[in-house]
Amino acid sequence: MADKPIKPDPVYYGDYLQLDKLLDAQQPVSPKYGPEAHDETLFIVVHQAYELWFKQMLHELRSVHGLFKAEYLPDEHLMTVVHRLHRVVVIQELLNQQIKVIETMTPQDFLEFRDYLVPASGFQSIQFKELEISLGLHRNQRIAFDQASFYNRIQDEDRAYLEKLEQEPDLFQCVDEWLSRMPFLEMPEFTFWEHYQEAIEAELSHDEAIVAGNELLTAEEREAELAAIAGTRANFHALFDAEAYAAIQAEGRVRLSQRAMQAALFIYMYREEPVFNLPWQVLNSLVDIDEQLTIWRFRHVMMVQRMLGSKIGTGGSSGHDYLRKTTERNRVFADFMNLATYLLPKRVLPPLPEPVKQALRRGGS
Ligand code: HEM
Ligand SMILES: N[C@@H](CC(=O)c1ccccc1NC=O)C(=O)O
Repeated sequence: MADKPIKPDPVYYGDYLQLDKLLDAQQPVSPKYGPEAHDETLFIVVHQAYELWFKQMLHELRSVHGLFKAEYLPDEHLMTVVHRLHRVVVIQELLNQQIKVIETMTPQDFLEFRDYLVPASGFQSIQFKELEISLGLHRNQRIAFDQASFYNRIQDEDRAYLEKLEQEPDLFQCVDEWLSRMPFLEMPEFTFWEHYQEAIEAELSHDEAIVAGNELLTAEEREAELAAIAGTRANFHALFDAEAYAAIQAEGRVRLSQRAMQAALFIYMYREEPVFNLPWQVLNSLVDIDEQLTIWRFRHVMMVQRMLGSKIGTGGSSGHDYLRKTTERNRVFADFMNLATYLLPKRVLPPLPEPVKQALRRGGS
């Protein structure tokens, strides 16, 4: 703090918020070609509101990246991470509700000005792509049309910016490394993993017996369900075998590293232990972010379908069909959701032995 008391300059509301610029930035294009389309203002305002919130989300995510980059993440920093990730989720909830506002525009009213927008499209929202990239969406994960859009549909400067960003560590990677560093995985005092493997094995066999004995299923249905359980069993065994794990990772069935996956599982299982509570909140927020983003994609595609039917998009994609695929494919933190497959009821979990608890406290996170 300065020694002398600061005497701040008086501030005027409109100057502080630069409303002259902000409120002068809604310029419909329809008057260039004929009468102004009434709903074009709504269209512009809604998009601008989105971009402002994207900006705030990126501000939060950049600060979270910064905290994760440190070698050691003390609890107070972890609190900040949780707090800011939670803020991102609350903003996403708001953005999901905003779809309703744009849906008050009818498809026919949109047609009053839609032709004037070609070839612009949400595709070219650099902040949206930046959000995807900084969360951890990989280019090779994108569907082919979107991979091409990186090269073809945005300006050189924007493309260079996003390509540089793709080289930097993303949130997924930061979290993977943070989980992999956790010190509790090989503690000799605790035979958790053996016990755990037996318990999961028993659950899977139980499920198999139910399927085998279910007379309502046709032979094909039974076979398919048994095959699905066999797949789960194979994925589960891979958690404890580096080679098998590398194989399911290569197939894209899981993205987290093996160590991170084990650490996450442990955190999920023992989240009520004070040392795991904050780490659990981090993981839970990431699941929330992934869920909210997927809900946004889904609501956007529903809105697009009612607005355009099966017309192609102004950005050149197939429109609603392309967007539906991104809803399924562009997931980042699905691994954490899939952990639920391997959870056990609390009553069958062995309590953490005292020396393990102490070691965890010393190790911190
Ligand atoms: C009338 C309302 C809207 C329609 C009909 C519409 C339609 C579309 C279509 C067809 C696409 C696919 C790209 C293309 O070929 O054009 C698209 C992409 C996109 N739109 Fe919209 N959109 C609308 C409103 C919005 C709003 C309010 C936002 C908020 C920012 C938005 C953000 C995006 C984004 C980020 C993409 C790229 C998604 C991706 O590539 O995964 N859209 N939109
Ligand atoms: N892609 C939309 C047009 C559209 O929604 C749009 C056009 C220009 C700027 C932003 C847009 N919003 C989201 O895609 C369409 O095909 O009708």
